[in-house]
Formats: sequence, C-alpha cells, structure tokens
Amino acid sequence: MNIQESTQKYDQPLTSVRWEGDSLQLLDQRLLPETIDMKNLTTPEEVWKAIHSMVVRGAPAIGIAAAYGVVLGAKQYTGGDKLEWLQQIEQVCAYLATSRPTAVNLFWALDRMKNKASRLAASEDGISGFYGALLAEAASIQAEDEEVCRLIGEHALPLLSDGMGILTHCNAGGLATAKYGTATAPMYLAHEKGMKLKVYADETRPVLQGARLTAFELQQAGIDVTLLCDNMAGMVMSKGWVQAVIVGTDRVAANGDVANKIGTYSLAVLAKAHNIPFYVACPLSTIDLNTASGELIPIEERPEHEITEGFGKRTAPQGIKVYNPAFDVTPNEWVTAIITEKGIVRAPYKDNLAALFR
Ligand SMILES: CSC[C@H]1O[C@H](OP(=O)(O)O)[C@H](O)[C@@H]1O
Repeated sequence: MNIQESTQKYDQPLTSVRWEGDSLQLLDQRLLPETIDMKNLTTPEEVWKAIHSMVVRGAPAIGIAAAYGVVLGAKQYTGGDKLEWLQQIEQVCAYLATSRPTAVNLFWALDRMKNKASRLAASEDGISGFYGALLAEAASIQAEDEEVCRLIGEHALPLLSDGMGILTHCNAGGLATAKYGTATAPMYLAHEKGMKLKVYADETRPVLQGARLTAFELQQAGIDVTLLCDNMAGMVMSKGWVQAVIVGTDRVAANGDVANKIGTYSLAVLAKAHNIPFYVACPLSTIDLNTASGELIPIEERPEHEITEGFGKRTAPQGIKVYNPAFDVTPNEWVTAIITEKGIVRAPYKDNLAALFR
C-alpha cells in the first residue's frame, strides 16, 4: 500500500489502472483527493470487488480493469488442455460481468477478451503462450482507449472557443479512462492549445465524483475549474456563465438515449430551457446497438449509506427510506450531439450511430 498526501502537484496526470509485472495496480478512487493509494490485485475476485466498490470506476476504466482481471484468471490455470483453459476464461468473464450492471464497456471488454481466448484455443499455438497473448489484448484495450479519448477531444475542439464556460457532471475524466477522459478530453486538449476555458464541475452527489475527482484532476492540470453543488447548475446557466454542457456516459442505446450519472437528465432539461447545447462524449465502446432504447438499460441501485452517511457522520435519520439509483437516462431528443472518436454524431441517432460501425 503506497499512501501519499495528494496536496502535491503531479507532473503527469494520475493513472487509475496500471499493469505491473504480473499484477494489477488500481488507484483507489474512493480515497481521492486527499489520499493517493495504489492497490495491488492478483485475483479476479479482487478485481470484481474493486469494480463493485468503486475503487476503480468510470466506464472505460472499468472495462480496462476487467480485461486485466481476465488475465489474472488466466494466470490461475495450471493445466494443459486448451478447451479446459477456454472454459476457465469464460467462467472468469461471466463472473466479472456481475460486478456492475450499467456501464457497457465492462461487457464490451469482457467480450473482446473472450473472443481473443476463443481464437487462441482454436489456433495451433501452444497453450504456454496464451497468458502473454491475453495480457497483450488487455494492454491493447488500454492503449486504444487513450488514443480514442484523445480523438474525442480533437473532434470536440471546434465546438469550443476561448473564454467559454463549460459545465460537466460526475467524472468522465482521465481517472475514468486510460487518459484524457471523454468529457474532459476537449478541456485538456484546449488547455494544451492555450485556449482559456472556465469549467464548472458539479460535485455529483452522493459519491461526489465531481468534487473529489473532476475538480482534483482539472486543478492538477492547471485548468480553470469551479466546483458547484448539483443544485446550482440552473442558477449558473441563468447567469449566462455556461455556453455548453459536456458529460460522459456509461451506455448509449441504439436510438441515442444516454445512461449517465444520476443528475444528468436534469442537466439536459436545464440546458434545453436555457438554449445551451448538451453534448455527450463517448467512445464507440460505450455505444450499445444491442440495446434498442434507454428504458432497456439496467440502472444500478447502490447502497443506502452512500446517501445517509457523509462528512464522517449520519446525514439522515435512522431507518429512513432511501432511493439511490447511480444513473439516469436522458432521452435522445435532449442530446444536441454525441462526440465520438469517429466524429460528431447528431440526430437522427438510430441511423447515424449504426453508421459508425459499418
Ligand atoms: C467516461 S465514463 C464516466 C462515467 O462513469 C461514471 O459513473 P461511475 O462513477 O458510477 O462509474 C459517470 O456516469 C461518468 O459519466
């Protein structure tokens, strides 16, 4: 366990997921911003728990961590039978798929690892090379995500201008991806080009990913960021401080409905009311053409204590009824455009999203 104070300025953005030697290092995002603690994981069970408890969170980061979780499962196989090895990999994938239900990147990454394992098992290659081949596949998923996020930022840049106010929600930042983030990618690239943006970050109750993660990473990068309570978004929009809303997503349905952190739908309605564009930034790995529309997206409900406790004490009466959905769905008609690594997609989303995969 490596604990450091996070008050120091870091030269490089923090990496939330890192493979080192033959184990997985995860930055415990539950402890940010005050503590930097890298956890060392060596089993799929530890990866499942890390995803479920949000040690690692954010759709792409969850997928990358799960991919390395499959590699840890492959390391556990000591036999010599290819079919038996494949069955073990398929069992690990099925197990890791139960860690969280909404972010489609988890299932996308596991399917990619399962397909790689199937090709290996069907090949003439010796089983001794399978572990290395799976590790290379997981590393490719991570490396590709970094490039994909950078491209999302590049495609978003024409939507931005010097001095612009951008409001974002939760953390769709470098900590939620391999690097750059999705919603934050244009902010980082604009900053690199000397563009002055004013970012407003919703704290994002109840887990405070905006306050603890987005505000932290943008401040570390030297980007002008102002922290808001979630209930302030309407007011700052009414003051004319916001010229665009940019958020990430955990799953885009085939018709363009968007599942994202709870509170996103409210922002979309507020943005429409103030005639402010509402952009969703996401990689193709977060677009799920197999889910026709938003009401079919499974919405995770999380533990009550995330709402009834905070700031080191109970913040609600004992026994109070609690509803704690971690996500909501924004209907596609409220979405101005979806920014992907292949470019900006606008309505009609069903046809235009499908065209991305042709
Ligand atoms: C770039 S995906 C980020 C996405 O994931 C977050 O959810 P969680 O923190 O619960 O994993 C949130 O919905 C972000 O928009």
